[in-house]
Amino acid sequence: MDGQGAVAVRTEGLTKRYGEQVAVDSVSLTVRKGEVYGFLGPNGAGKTTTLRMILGLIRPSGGSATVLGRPAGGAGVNRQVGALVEGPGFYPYLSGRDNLRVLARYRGIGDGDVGRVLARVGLAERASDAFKAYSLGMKQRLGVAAALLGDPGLLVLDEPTNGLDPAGVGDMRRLLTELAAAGHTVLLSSHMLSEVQETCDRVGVINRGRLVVEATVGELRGSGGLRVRADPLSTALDVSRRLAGDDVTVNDGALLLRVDPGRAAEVTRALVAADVDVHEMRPVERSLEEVFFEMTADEEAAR
Ligand SMILES: Nc1ncnc2c1ncn2[C@@H]1O[C@H](COP(=O)(O)OP(=O)(O)OP(=O)(O)O)[C@@H](O)[C@H]1O
Repeated sequence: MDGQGAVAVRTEGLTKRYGEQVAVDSVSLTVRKGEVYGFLGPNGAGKTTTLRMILGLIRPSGGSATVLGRPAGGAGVNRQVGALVEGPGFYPYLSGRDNLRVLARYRGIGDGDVGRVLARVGLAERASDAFKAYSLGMKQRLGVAAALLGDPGLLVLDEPTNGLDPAGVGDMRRLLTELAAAGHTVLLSSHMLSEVQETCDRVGVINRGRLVVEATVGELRGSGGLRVRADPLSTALDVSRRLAGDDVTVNDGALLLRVDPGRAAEVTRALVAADVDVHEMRPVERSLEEVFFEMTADEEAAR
């Protein structure tokens, strides 16, 4: 699975410094062929800078990026990569179709692909309308269509849902799901975790330039834990710590034990044996949001 053939993007120690500031700090990530990879992080975390290095738009200060087996940015590899980074420049008075025709010619791709990509992003019916008449969501989808021209082996989309209303977000999410089903490899960035958890196979979380974790959405959420309301809380906390070590937190008067929810009976028995009244014992799954904030908070604390 991790063999060279299955890898679409690999960065090793990828670093970008702007003067004293380290915008991207030794990021090593792997995007596998055929997967949708979510690159997540708060604003200013270094997502765009990383994607621009992967696209060869800016030079790394250190480390390396390999795309489809070749060094990032080379002419041969750029033809294999479709990108939507920082709002595509479309002509407002040209139709969606004509905008794509211009781009296709510029890139030396036949016009024949224009109809295909318009249909793929659901804009075939509105292809004759002027770009300026499009909604923001349609504009973004036209950007994805532009990235799809020439059927590249890798799509890189920087915040494709940024600024969209809920309907636009829904459309983009469906489009991404369709692209994934059609076997495209997609690397997309987002700061909206709720969006990617349905769309992405794996995610990399970046904070302050550093890759905090790379995992599947399921792995990130972990197997969840147990939420316990019990009295007296202090005794319950002692018992829980004995069972789950440091993986116990108190939140809003309840205990959260980061243990396999299958241990509910064992935890209940231990609490009862210590004369604790158990009012509630239920399995919880952490949302990706919670995991994300925990991780980025840990990073802050470590500084
Ligand atoms: N050309 C530049 N010169 C100086 N600093 C820069 C430059 N480009 C980016 N930075 C800084 O590098 C850091 C990372 O920026 P980057 O745009 O990669 O973050 P991001 O995760 O994409 O955030 P956003 O979602 O806001 O675009 C930021 O602190 C930014 O101010």
